[in-house]
Amino acid sequence: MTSAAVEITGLRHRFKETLAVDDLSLSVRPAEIFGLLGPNGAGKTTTIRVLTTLLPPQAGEVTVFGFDVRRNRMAVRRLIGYVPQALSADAALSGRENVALFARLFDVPRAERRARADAAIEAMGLREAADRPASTYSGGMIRRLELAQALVSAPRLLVLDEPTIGLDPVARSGVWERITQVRAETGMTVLVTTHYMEEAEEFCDRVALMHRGRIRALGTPLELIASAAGESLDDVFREYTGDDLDSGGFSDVRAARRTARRLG
Ligand SMILES: Nc1ncnc2c1ncn2[C@@H]1O[C@H](COP(=O)(O)OP(=O)(O)OP(=O)(O)O)[C@@H](O)[C@H]1O
Repeated sequence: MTSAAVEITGLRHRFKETLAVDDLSLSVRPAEIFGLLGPNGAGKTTTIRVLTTLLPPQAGEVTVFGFDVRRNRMAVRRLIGYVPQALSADAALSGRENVALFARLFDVPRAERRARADAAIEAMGLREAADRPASTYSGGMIRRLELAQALVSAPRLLVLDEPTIGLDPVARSGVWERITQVRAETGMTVLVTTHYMEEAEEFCDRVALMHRGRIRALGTPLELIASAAGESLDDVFREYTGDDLDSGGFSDVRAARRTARRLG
């Protein structure tokens, strides 16, 4: 048994000719906010899909609080709250109904559902808007609603795939404030992917820089910046990969548009 929240050893995943994840190993400690950083196509989503049991690993070992994603799929699922990049809220339902739906889906005991949904809505700052249809929410509110949905089952590990993509700076910091507050109050472990280096620098305890399926550097933002004699994580990324983070180009635009469309 390991004491890590997440332990990944030698993970490899190939889609036909694309090696999406290439011998990746990392360990996430309980109660930390761990950032998996990298440009579009680096392999972050594939790693997360394996970790959340949505994609079986082709090679390597992945455990969540000691449970193996292959052998103990249901146990792993019960420990995880997951907010994918794609929309997971229903526009026609109110915020409260959306969260209640997740409480049922995740087998929150009937007697506790109401209180847990109220607590998750409150924690995400949505009490006033809870009875309005989600179609009237701003992009930041939808993200916070999706966080409330993921939190209603009281997960030990919260997995967030690009939680602030497509949001304006104010909405982005609103989302991060809520994430850090929940972590402080509950001791929940948070694994987040992002390609916004400045957010990772400010809010993550440790980060791994991922590029073309591999981890290029891992440590606290300050350690990494010092090791690269740089001023920001952007400098670190350039130092370890020889690339600019914005080299995502077309897929970057496509990802942002995808998010913009779902909010329309
Ligand atoms: N289902 C799939 N079929 C084929 N190729 C895939 C599939 N999913 C991902 N890939 C490829 O694997 C590589 C890694 O993709 P992945 O989505 O994991 O990266 P990412 O870092 O999460 O980027 P993004 O933020 O754009 O999702 C990319 O080259 C991508 O095109």
